[in-house]
Amino acid sequence: MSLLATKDLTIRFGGHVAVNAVTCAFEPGTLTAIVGPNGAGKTTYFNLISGQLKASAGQVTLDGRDLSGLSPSQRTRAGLGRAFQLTNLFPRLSVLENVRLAVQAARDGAHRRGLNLWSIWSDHRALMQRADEVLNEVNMADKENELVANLPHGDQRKLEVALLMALESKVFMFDEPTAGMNAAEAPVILNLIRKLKQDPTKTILLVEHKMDVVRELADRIIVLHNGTLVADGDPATVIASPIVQEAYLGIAKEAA
Ligand SMILES: Nc1ncnc2c1ncn2[C@@H]1O[C@H](COP(=O)(O)OP(=O)(O)OP(=O)(O)O)[C@@H](O)[C@H]1O
Repeated sequence: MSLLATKDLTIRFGGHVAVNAVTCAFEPGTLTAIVGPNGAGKTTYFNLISGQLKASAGQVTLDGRDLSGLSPSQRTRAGLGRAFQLTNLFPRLSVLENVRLAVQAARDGAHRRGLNLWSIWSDHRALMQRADEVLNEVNMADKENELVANLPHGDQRKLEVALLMALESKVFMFDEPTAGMNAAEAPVILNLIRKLKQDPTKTILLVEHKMDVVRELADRIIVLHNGTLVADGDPATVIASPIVQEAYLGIAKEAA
């Protein structure tokens, strides 16, 4: 079971402390929503976890392993999957080829067993089988031969999640997953997150402003304010807590 944790995670930009000694652990089988007003540090916290930003102090660990010195791609390989970075897709390859490459990356070790033709053939079959499985899971099997560059925006985002699944990510991070999506695309991504949530081995983090989405999906909410963790608990309790009601009038109004 993989446990993602941050310990005293901090980043300063000049004199401004954007994330301030955040200590928190995220359990598999749990979707945690991270909420807070604009500028609270939510995206910066994500960037520190995924490695896009280097912490001024503190640690990020996965299963006890300190990831702090690793680059974003090394963290991806360690199991941290951040969706919608737009860097994961190969636009000139087909949907199936993209997924197959991700499955292959996840199973790298198995492909280095030497020049045994049978093992190469059976590995190839297993790869293709797993790629088909992933495409079925995200309902994209009918698009497997399409060039990624030609896919509509919503499908490209869906494919990014498929790649994280193919990479066997342990942690899925979504930063406002439906932002910029049209009315038809948003439910498709939310359905995918609902589906991921059913897997008890996956840890899901969601930064989301839309409180209806948070209320429906979150098992737990943490609240950041000025970079500090100010509330943490089950959604009903956190939404009703005085700190959220008082400090986040916008949230409190919507939640009412
Ligand atoms: N690279 C940077 N350099 C300087 N300041 C930064 C940088 N990145 C973020 N900040 C500052 O850190 C603070 C937190 O920003 P962040 O984007 O993490 O907030 P947020 O909670 O995600 O906000 P929003 O809900 O508006 O997306 C803000 O004051 C922001 O201006």
